[in-house]
Amino acid sequence: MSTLLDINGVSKQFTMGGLLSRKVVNAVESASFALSVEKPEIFTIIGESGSGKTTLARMILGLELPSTGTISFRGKTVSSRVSKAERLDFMANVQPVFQNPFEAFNPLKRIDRYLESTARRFLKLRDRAELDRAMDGALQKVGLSLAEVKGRYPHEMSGGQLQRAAIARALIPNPPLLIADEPVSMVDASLRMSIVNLLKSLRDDLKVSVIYITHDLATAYYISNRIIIMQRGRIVEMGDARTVLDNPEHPYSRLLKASVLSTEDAGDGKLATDREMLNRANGLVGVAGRLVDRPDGRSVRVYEGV
Ligand SMILES: Nc1ncnc2c1ncn2[C@@H]1O[C@H](COP(=O)(O)OP(=O)(O)OP(=O)(O)O)[C@@H](O)[C@H]1O
Repeated sequence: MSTLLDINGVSKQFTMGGLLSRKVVNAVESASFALSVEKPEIFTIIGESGSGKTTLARMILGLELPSTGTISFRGKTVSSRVSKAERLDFMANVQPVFQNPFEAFNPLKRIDRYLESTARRFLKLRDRAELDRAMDGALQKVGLSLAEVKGRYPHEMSGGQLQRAAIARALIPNPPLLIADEPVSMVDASLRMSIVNLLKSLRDDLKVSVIYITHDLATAYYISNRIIIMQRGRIVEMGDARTVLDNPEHPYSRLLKASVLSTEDAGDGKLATDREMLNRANGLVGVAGRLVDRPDGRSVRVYEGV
């Protein structure tokens, strides 16, 4: 099997404040996992607000560099020391889908103009008919068409349609990997499942892998092949999504599941549940522990003497 994406011991620290009030935040601590070329999957990163999901996503997209560790895509390390052409090639292969489609598009720019500039940039197309074909092809993959979108501004579309258009834009260079950071949280509840199902069909029909970042356990359970659960920058549990979510082992994973089940809406990404569970999970934050492999294929962070 060949490796599409390899995350190897990746950490990211942010330093804030001045000399006298310096504070170091360990946004991501020693994360490791890999995605294969042959087996497209939905790989979910889940955790509450501040657990480091977005920082990890930004490092995979090359928007932040790791403080330590390496990220490689098809065997090439993602770093700042690459040529413009290599950078463009990487960007074509690893495309982002952001949380808020209304922010992803400039309100004063027609949607087809966005799609067109992506086709010009990554596919180097210039011919009008070829550009239209590339845009229509990508839009058809998400259940839209160029005829529906042409000439329209972002405010003339629903949030769900606009998120589809954003996904179409990401698909124009035919990337093998999408990084979708909370792609459904700003979309109307009634339309969320259609976007989630779209991600599923991208994997199944187009063989695109998706790193799906969320704090919504229900959609994560529904579409993920594998999952990692992050707590304050650390992976605390990782493995087959059903294995982990049916029977979570780490106290934080249990808390996550219990808290989602106890509230109607996973909504704001904050956990509120049983005090004892909360204390148990939070009590582990200051302890590094180590990830150990279990016979069922998952890895769980364990703590000696706690
Ligand atoms: N540029 C930055 N400078 C300083 N600290 C940062 C920066 N980016 C993130 N952090 C900190 O790193 C930690 C992880 O943040 P991150 O945004 O990755 O979490 P998250 O799980 O994506 O949260 P959310 O669901 O709210 O987006 C937080 O403590 C955050 O305050």
